[in-house]
Amino acid sequence: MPQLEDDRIPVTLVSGTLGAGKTTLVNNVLRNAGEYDVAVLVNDMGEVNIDAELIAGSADDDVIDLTNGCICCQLQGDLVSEVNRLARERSFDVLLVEASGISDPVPVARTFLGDTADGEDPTAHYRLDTVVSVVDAYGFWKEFDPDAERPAELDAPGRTLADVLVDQVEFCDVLVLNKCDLVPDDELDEMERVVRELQPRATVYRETYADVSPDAVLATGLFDYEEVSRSSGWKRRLREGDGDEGHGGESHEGHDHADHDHAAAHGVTSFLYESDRPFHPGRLDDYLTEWPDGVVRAKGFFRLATRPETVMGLNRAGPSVTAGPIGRWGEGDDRRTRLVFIGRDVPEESVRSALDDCLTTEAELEDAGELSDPFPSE
Ligand SMILES: Nc1nc2c(ncn2[C@@H]2O[C@H](COP(=O)(O)OP(=O)(O)OP(=O)(O)O)[C@@H](O)[C@H]2O)c(=O)[nH]1
Repeated sequence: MPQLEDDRIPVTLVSGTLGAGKTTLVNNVLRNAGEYDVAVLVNDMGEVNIDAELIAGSADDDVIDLTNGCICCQLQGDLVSEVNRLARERSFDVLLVEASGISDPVPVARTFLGDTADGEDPTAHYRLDTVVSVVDAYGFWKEFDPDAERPAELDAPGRTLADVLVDQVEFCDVLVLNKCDLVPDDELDEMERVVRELQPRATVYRETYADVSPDAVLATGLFDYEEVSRSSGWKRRLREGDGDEGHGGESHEGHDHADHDHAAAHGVTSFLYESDRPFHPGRLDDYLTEWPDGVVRAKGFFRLATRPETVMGLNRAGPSVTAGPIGRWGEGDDRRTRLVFIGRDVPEESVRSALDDCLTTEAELEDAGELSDPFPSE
């Protein structure tokens, strides 16, 4: 194990949608752990922790299971008390946490950074080291296809699988594109470009049966909260604008201007729509129900003619769309609409012209108070 100055226990958080291959990955890591003494915490939404039972060595006290809730919300307190208890009771090198399939990794990460609701702080014993997302390559496009049938019970409360999947891809250091045996290489190439566009900073491994080496996911030192939060594709695109000039300025490992061009040449789209003119609420609302094929992600801020002081937010992950007020414009804010689109073969020109058609005309703007506004109120 690399010697780090910080002698707290490194934590690897493994997330991924239902059936993506998290348990398979955890078992592989345990099997090949070699010199690492690994403790495991497994979270399952059901009453019985099936995953914990499937993990090698689960009969002994190296595997803790937390059931009947999710560690990103209901079981956050249990997560903290269990990991603290474990650290007090025995010594080990690494903690591997397998989140439930609907977990949002951000609140779990924040818990390990000491942002806990109930007193106990895990940062005395632990430091979050690596966030791993396991992505099911076979099911990937289906989550973003508005016409695909998917069982609603797989969705998280208030969030669809597409939302969960996007959160997991955007917030990770290591991305395991799993089940590659079930997907042709050219599809995998395209998928890899899209996930790299969503989170350019992640190290991507293509795997079958999540066969990663322990060194790829344990004690890597890769996690950096500030960095992962600011480096998601849509935030980068907002910062850098839509032209070429911004991309070379900030060079992240493995992703620069040339990568953008390369991705664009292979059908991966990422563009920024900007406008000074506010949207007509009715026309925009209608357009938001028409999901252009291929959009994996759309996110940003917009202006609405009926609410000049309100920042409106748009958040789309595949077919799931939310749009509503997220705050008030401040003094000196750049009050333009700025929306980022990421996907494969998104018809950029038609999206741009459809959005242009949703902008208010001069005459409509004069009587903006008369327009009906279907968006949620503040
Ligand atoms: N064909 C194929 N099957 C895989 C691969 N990886 C995992 N599986 C299978 O997919 C199923 C789900 O794998 P798990 O590791 O249990 O997935 P999980 O993410 O832990 O699932 P949940 O805990 O239910 O969310 C199992 O039957 C695995 O054997 C792979 O690369 N290819």
